[in-house]
Amino acid sequence: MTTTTAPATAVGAPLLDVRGVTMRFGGLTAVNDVSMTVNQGEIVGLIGPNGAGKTTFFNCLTGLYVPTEGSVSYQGKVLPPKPHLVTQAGVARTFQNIRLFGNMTVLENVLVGRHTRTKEGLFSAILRGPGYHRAEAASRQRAMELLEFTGLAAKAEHLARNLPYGEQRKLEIARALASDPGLLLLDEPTAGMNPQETNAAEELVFAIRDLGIAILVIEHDMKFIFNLCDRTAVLVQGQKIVEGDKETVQNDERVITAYLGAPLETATSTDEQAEDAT
Ligand SMILES: Nc1ncnc2c1ncn2[C@@H]1O[C@H](COP(=O)(O)OP(=O)(O)OP(=O)(O)O)[C@@H](O)[C@H]1O
Repeated sequence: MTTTTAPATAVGAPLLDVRGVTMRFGGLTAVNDVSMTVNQGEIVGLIGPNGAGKTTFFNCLTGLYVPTEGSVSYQGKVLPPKPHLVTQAGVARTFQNIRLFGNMTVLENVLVGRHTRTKEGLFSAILRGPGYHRAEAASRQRAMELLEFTGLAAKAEHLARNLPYGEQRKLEIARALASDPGLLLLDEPTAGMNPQETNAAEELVFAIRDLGIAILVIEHDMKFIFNLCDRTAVLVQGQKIVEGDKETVQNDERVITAYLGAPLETATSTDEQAEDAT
């Protein structure tokens, strides 16, 4: 398998600033006082064993959960805990379990992701005046550009449910990009992918970063994480135990213990998953 090294990119001002986020469900503290930042131009990883609180943390960032404590700011402003307002502010996400509209076409799925950026209101849509048609044409053009970018343009008119698994994941990313985010949160983007699809996903994440979009990514595939990320934070039982570059994370005793002593590089590699499956 070929590996790709991240090209040097200028890391800019803080985009996402998370301070002391805690999320409790009754007696269970799923996320415990987690702070972190993501800067412009960065790809940041978030790893941790199953149940560590990674998805709950993403849900706190994107308004699906209102954190019990703490604050989440984007570009210096506190994000309102409402998913559509978070998207409007410039933070988009994908989900661990694919959430596409299976009976809609690939293009229509991307157009759905575009709606937070269209200004045409209900009356305009009902009357279907020139403003509506102009806005619709612009949305379709932008959606087609995103399908070109993600390599799905030839399948624009296919039903989403008929795409192979790896392409469905790409379509989720295209739909998230349709809201013109400054920060993209990816929740296990390579889950269930074969090694070729994982390599393609890696290239896509680099290409997104090169568009000027910062990325925070949850992933169990350590090769993927360490190839991609400028920085990686580790959550264990809701707490951030360490954050740093590949060497810092891999050599941290607490991380090794959390992963039951398995060398991180090989803890969950898709290569091995594929070999196991054969
Ligand atoms: N809505 C909820 N109500 C109650 N408990 C929850 C809820 N959501 C998550 N949890 C609990 O919070 C903990 C963290 O779960 P979470 O899904 O965030 O972990 P994760 O690190 O994303 O795990 P995985 O890697 O398996 O996806 C788990 O114990 C989970 O059962």
